Amino acid sequence: MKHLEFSQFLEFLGTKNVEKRLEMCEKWMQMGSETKALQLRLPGNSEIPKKINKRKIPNSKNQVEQLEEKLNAIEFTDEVSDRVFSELHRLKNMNSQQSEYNILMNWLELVSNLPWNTSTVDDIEIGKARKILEDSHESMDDVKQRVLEHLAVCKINNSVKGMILCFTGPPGIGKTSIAKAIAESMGRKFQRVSLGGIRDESDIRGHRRTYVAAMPGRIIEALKHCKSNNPVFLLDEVDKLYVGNQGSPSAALLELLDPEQNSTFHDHYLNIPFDVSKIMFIATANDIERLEPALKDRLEIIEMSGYSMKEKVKICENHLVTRQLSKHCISPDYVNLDRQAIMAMSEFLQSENGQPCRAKLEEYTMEAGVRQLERNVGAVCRHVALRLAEALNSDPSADVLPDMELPIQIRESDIHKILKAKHMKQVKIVEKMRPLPPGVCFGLSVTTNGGRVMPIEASKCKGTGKIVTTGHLGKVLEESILVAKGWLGANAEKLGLKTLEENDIHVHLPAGAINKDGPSAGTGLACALVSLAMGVPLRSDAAVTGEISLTGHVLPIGGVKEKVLAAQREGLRRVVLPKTNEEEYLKIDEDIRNEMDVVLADTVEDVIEAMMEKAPVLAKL
Ligand SMILES: Nc1ncnc2c1ncn2[C@@H]1O[C@H](COP(=O)(O)OP(=O)(O)OP(=O)(O)O)[C@@H](O)[C@H]1O
Repeated sequence: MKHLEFSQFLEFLGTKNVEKRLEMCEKWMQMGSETKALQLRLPGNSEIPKKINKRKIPNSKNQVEQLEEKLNAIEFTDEVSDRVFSELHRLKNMNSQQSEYNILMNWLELVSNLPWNTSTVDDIEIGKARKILEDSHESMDDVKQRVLEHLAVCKINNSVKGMILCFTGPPGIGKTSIAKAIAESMGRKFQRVSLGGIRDESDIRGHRRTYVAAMPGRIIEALKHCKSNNPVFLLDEVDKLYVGNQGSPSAALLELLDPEQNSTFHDHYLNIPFDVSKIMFIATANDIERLEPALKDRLEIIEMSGYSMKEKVKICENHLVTRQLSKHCISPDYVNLDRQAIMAMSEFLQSENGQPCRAKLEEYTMEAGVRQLERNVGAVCRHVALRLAEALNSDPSADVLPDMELPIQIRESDIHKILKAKHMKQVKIVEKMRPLPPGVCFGLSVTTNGGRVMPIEASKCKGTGKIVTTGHLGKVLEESILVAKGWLGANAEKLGLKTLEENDIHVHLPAGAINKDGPSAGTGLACALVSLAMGVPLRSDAAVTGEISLTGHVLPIGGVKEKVLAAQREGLRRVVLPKTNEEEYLKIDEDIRNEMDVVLADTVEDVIEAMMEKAPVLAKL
């Protein structure tokens, strides 16, 4: 008790009540142990601990008082209020040395920091919303129209209950940024929660307080930061939720998104209901097929597709350049990027550490969105900044730029020089494969990165009709090869074609490190085998997609727009699609439809006629 003052001893002796004496002792012992701990940390300075000690005790008292004040100011429901104030009472009667003290304190602090009654006032004005969407986003007219309809319903209804939009499409096409624009046009706060890679239910709902280092889930944590109980809440990458051995995060999301249940959302850590029904939820996903069916059922899916080169140039000129220039503090009067330069920029992608990286899917396909393009614009801005700074350095006293031709013109050749150091040019697979030998065909596929042109190669050698396949093919694709060969065998005589029965066939789909599957390569495989059997090459400016049946019917496929856009980006002119996909094809922008020569085919014979260099080739035609 060395740290006690003489007056404190006198106070102790003057207290007759034994309980009070014990309380005093307990308090002094606590002070003693804290001082000791500090002295150990600060050897040779006995003054400092005393000062810190003196300050610390009133502070910890204040903390509880402040907490109580904060909690009193919140309007809880009766049920919640009972729980919160009984816990507060428990805290007040607890010794601060008890391990539960801090746990309870943290819990009450979280409760006091949540926006129980704080919300923003909706200000939905359709004209203003349209302007915000138009100003911030180029193209995507159907998406903007759908968003405006959604806002109109919210305005009339005065509620957002049960309406959950889900934007799906390849990366970098503006899913997140359109959600931000929705928040702006509603006058609500915007909060994003990334769900990519979550495999534990507690990431959404939190851990029970009994666990060591328990924490609230991401939803409650985000609401604490947002400080409003009705934000626009972006659930990013809902297709990347996995089921781990700690429960299913998708199931937890279901409760969050269910309008019947979400007025009493239960976080395990919070353990008292929180009303999330005023929140406007928006989800994003790259691949809608990976969503759990129950979750998918709850969402209103809005498909967004990639951009054509023309759209990319427009987005770049009107948005990306301005944004990147202001980010790098460069006046727009100092730089001039021409159209050819922008087109050249969209062909570069960043390599790891400036070194050519291992073959990745993106290297074989131009990006569907504009994220890489924006990065490239950023790289050009940094180059311009360097040139401006160098010019200024040469004359430090100058407050205007010394003799320098402004604006700095950036042309296509400059882009190659600027981006060459850290970027690599994308491999245009179409250019690399030309001229096409017999047995090679351009197919089309869709990945989470958008559509891409997928070459199909077939070669033969003398043998007994064996088929070898390579290129990481899935079971469905392997079966499509058998169907195509079966159709060829059955129809060869009728169509005046040679069969491949006396040959072994090798079918390969390049980019061998990438898994490929699906039935839509059926028509492409049939074309490759016919071309191989006849020794006649297929058109090198055409690509084909469509499933085939053994009897030669062309069946519908998915991702029509993405596939047509991929063919257009790669510089192909003709695309052969199943006739049954006509409706989807007609939804593609007129600009693109006019630019492309699209053939709608009903049978395999139609497909071959459209894909062959020299028509007619089949006896029947
Ligand atoms: N149509 C457009 N007009 C203007 N800018 C656009 C457009 N589309 C995309 N962008 C810009 O491209 C960038 C990337 O967009 P965003 O982050 O919204 O992509 P995303 O679709 O959410 O991608 P991810 O799936 O990877 O999350 C943003 O800076 C965005 O503003």
